[in-house]
Amino acid sequence: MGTLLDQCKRIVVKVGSSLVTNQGAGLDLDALGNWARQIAALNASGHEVVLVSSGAIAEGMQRLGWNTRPTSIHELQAAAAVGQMGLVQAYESCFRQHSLHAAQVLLTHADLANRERYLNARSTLTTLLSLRVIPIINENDTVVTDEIKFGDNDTLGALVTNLIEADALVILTDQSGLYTADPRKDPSATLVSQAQAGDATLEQMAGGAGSSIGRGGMITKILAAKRAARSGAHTVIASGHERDVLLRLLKGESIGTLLTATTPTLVARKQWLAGHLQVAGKLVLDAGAIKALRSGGKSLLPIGVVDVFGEFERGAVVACVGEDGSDIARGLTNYSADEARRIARHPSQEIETLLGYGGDQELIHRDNLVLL
Ligand SMILES: Nc1ncnc2c1ncn2[C@@H]1O[C@H](COP(=O)(O)OP(=O)(O)O)[C@@H](O)[C@H]1O
Ligand SMILES: N[C@@H](CCC(=O)OP(=O)(O)O)C(=O)O
Repeated sequence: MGTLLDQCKRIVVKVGSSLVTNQGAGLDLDALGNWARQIAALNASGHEVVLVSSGAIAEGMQRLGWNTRPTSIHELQAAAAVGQMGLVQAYESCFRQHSLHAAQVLLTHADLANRERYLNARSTLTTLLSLRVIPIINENDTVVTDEIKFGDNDTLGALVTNLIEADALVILTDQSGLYTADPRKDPSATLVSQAQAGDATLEQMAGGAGSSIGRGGMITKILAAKRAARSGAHTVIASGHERDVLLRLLKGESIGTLLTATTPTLVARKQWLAGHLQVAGKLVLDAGAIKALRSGGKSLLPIGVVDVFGEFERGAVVACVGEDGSDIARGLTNYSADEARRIARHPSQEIETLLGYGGDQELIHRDNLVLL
């Protein structure tokens, strides 16, 4: 039996900093060449592959002669800008050997959080794929600060998986997969070969980054698998040094850790809503509204909203929470924060009188709402 990956056509491959830069010693051109060869072969057999590559900061530090990772955000951004040059030059020449074009795509959190930019990023990537070009994605480190960062490329890889509705996310790292504990610290740890994405026990096994080169460690990979599963994608965590790892995985061989998605695929807009890291505001729902959303598949009406937090405009993504603060849903609001405050707790028939103009009956329509 295959591992489910033999059914996958569109995949996102994420490679970590320590792999790309030989544990920080400089770009590992052999490794890059190996992945490019495999991706080219997959491309030739009709697969669509997007590469999310880390390594800009590690490579930039190496080029600038810095032995220790700077703590200042501006120095990190400077290192990323220097290192990104090296990364894309290397990928460009590796893919050219297989007569393929590569494209650099730098994304920020804001690009995926804004509905219009999200749709633009999505169409650019799908257009590149239809042209058989290999998109190489990294976070746009130059323009991001801590509050608006993805922070790690595992998360970025998962969001890109949701964005383009990929069938699988393959995270290549410096370990053979997820172990029952960090193998750098616990030599008795054993490899987990398969589990369900989102299984909470996995989060206890996963630790932070094992070296000073990588950022997220295993925990961000486990959370990335959970996020990727929301759009129905399976995740594999495997070693980037394993011979022909991508080719073998897509033939159905079991390598590393397979984290399977069980949730049915959500429609694209709903994925976008669920994948939002930052929301523009918050609506507090009463118990009746929560029940209507959860068991009735209903829209959110103003009568069920008891409180409104934040400042937002019509069309913004807002969080819907219970009175105890629990996450219920996310959705695109039909009313601004000011309007929502005025119509909250009121029946929809009163909207026109309260606002002086008529509008949608629902505060959030069920088509624009995703339960968490
Ligand atoms: N349960 C675990 N299984 C495997 N690796 C783990 C685990 N917990 C923590 N780690 C650490 O996570 C590291 C990989 O994460 P990271 O350094 O961020 O890599 P990358 O640059 O590939 O994203 C491993 O080298 C390992 O030390
Ligand atoms: N944008 C950063 C990404 C850092 C990062 O997430 O690293 P990793 O944990 O190795 O995937 C860079 O290219 O250095």
